[in-house]
Amino acid sequence: MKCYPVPRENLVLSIDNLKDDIPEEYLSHKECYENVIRKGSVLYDIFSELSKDRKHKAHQAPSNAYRISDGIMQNVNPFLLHFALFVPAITNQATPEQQAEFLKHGFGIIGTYAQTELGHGTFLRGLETTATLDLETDEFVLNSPTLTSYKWWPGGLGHTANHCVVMAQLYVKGKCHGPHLFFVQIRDIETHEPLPGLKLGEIGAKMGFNTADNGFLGFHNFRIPRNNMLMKNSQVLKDGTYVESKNEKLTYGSMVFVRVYLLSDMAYMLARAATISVRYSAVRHQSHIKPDEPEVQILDFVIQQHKLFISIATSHAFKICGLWLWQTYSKVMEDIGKGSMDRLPELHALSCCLKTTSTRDAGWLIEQCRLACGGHGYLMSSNLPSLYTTATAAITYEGESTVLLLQTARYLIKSWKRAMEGESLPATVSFLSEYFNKRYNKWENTPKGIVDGLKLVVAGVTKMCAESIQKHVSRGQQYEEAWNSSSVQLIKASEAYSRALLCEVFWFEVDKVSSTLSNNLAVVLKQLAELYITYWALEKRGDLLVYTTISKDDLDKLQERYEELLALIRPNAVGLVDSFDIRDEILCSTLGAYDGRVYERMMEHALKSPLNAETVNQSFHKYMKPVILKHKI
Ligand SMILES: CCCCCCCCCCCCCCCCCCCCCCC/C=C/C(=O)SCCNC(=O)CCNC(=O)[C@H](O)C(C)(C)COP(=O)(O)OP(=O)(O)OC[C@H]1O[C@@H](n2cnc3c(N)ncnc32)[C@H](O)[C@@H]1OP(=O)(O)O
Ligand SMILES: Cc1cc2nc3c(=O)[nH]c(=O)nc-3n(C[C@H](O)[C@H](O)[C@H](O)COP(=O)(O)OP(=O)(O)OC[C@H]3O[C@@H](n4cnc5c(N)ncnc54)[C@H](O)[C@@H]3O)c2cc1C
Repeated sequence: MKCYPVPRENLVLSIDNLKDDIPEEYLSHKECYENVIRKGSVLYDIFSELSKDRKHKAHQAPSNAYRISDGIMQNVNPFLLHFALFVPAITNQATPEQQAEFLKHGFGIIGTYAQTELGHGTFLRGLETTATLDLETDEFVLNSPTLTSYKWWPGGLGHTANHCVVMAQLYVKGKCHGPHLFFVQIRDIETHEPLPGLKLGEIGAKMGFNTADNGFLGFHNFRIPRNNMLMKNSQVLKDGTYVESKNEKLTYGSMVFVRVYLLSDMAYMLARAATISVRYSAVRHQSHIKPDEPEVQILDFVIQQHKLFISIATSHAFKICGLWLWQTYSKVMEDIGKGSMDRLPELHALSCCLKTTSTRDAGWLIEQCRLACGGHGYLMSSNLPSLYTTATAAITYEGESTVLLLQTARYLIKSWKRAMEGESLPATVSFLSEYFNKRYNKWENTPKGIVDGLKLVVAGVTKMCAESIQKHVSRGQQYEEAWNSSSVQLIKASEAYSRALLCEVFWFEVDKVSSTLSNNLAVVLKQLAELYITYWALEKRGDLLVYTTISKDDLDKLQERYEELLALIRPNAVGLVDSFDIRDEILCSTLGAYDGRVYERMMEHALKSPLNAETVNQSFHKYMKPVILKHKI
């Protein structure tokens, strides 16, 4: 995949016209968009220049370059889909010749990824946009036959992108071959006007993501060359012959890429929320612990540590697991390039459950960070509300969480059946065979013991799901109905699997590298990993009591160890968030700035409110005064 250079933060942050005189929250919807395009265009120019002198390397973990834009935009960058999905879709799904053709203008075009429709987001086989081959003219004719077939949601589609990759049902000689991807120009490069036969616009204000320019797109007999179908995996020849893909799900590959990446993205979201809330908790003094002593830093309340330190640990867990998952992704992509698709189902299952858990956890943990800052966390200037609305969008986009967990459950049930038949399983699910062969020992109150216990929960719940499905089938339900009847437990199995994976990878990756770290760093990282695992053992104590030999006494000891870890981490808490190394200009928070001048920054920001430009707002004389005087007694 393409690699984009990471411009030095100093370079980007030194550009004056990237700074905002008026905070974004005081701009109108339209001004917000225009402002973010102004800043995004400067960034786009910088990336264009930097990319000219760089060789592109394959499968390198995506740079965090766009995170600088997070700070500059303080919201979502409408150019992001160009980098996150449009270019990766072309490099993953087009032939080398097509890539050279479609990307020949480099940064001269701006694209998005138009898959979701007004009527369908999850069920891709139900998408209604059609691409019908016209043999005579060697073209595809794109149509949106119904209102529900309009593309709806793609980022940058409303007013920013001039090209897109479109997912449409392929029709050749009257036969439908299912969803395929097409390279489509949608606006004139010079005038930016929508091309004839298209209806384009933005979908309106949202809970967040309000600078992402999510849009709608309708086709009316819109023609593109036959060669504009991305033909790496399947082809349509000039004579109308359709050549099938070796695996029709390769078409969905771009989604896997973003799902894999989101783990790292959520690590970064959480690092920001933790930085803001821990620093603020070190500055804020409120109430007493000992009645005869001064008010304490709220970070000295153990319950505040319980609320916040899990976010520090989780950010590291997602970062480390994100790198592990990226390595798996790169290896599987390499195998696919050599013609082997054996590990694609495993990668799909891993990316589905880990994307879901990381985005859900980021959501509730950022909210927990906000709440831990009291009223000031509720200010837009804290940046915690924006972090929350941006992070929680990821629970839905790139595959809604319920749907993706069911995909992982599908893989767990298949693996369970293979274990029952004595087949060998990939390492990520081999514990199912071990469970089946009853190789698990007595509970141990150690990180490894906890990981083994969490795996036992996965195996136990998966077994229960398999038995539930079998029970419904034996009562006369079709398999799909029995699956639906068992879906509450199937979701539980996937959630348990994802948690066990995160705990296992976090602990063992830290353990693996600890010998290469300075003693102090190794100690602190292990404390964070142990805190994470112990936190989740206590959260999942019910399941552990059902599926393992853990005792009440073991749980009491775990609770004691957990509280010890909070105390051990407390002295390093501020140092740990400082080590995320997020500059104030990118953190964008009055509560989390490095210098701790919280109250001065809050007041400076408040005075920027347009309402404070005058002491008496005109509405007093216009509306209030007449009423007050009329009813004055
Ligand atoms: C200004 C300049 C500066 C800018 C900055 C510069 C940047 C520089 C660098 C940047 C790098 C960027 C890196 C990335 C950044 C990421 C940040 C995030 C930003 C994102 C913003 C929002 C974007 C959002 C996009 C979208 O939402 S796209 C639309 C997403 N939609 C979905 O996910 C749809 C979900 N539905 C499905 O996946 C499927 O339909 C289904 C799986 C749910 C059901 O499908 P189906 O019914 O067909 O399948 P079955 O259930 O029957 O299963 C059949 C078998 O198919 C297998 N399967 C299914 N899916 C897949 C798959 N994806 N891969 C492999 N296999 C798959 C199943 O496993 C079944 O197999 P089996 O039969 O063997 O069991
Ligand atoms: C901020 C944001 C940005 C986006 N950007 C893009 C983009 O750039 N490009 C793009 O193409 N799309 C984009 N999307 C769309 C996104 O991919 C879809 O919203 C997502 O795939 C869910 O589809 P849907 O909204 O149609 O929900 P539906 O598929 O209608 O699902 C609604 C609910 O029904 C339930 N459900 C659905 N199917 C099942 C099932 N099989 N089993 C059990 N329950 C089920 C789930 O609870 C689900 O939440 C974006 C969305 C958001 C919010």
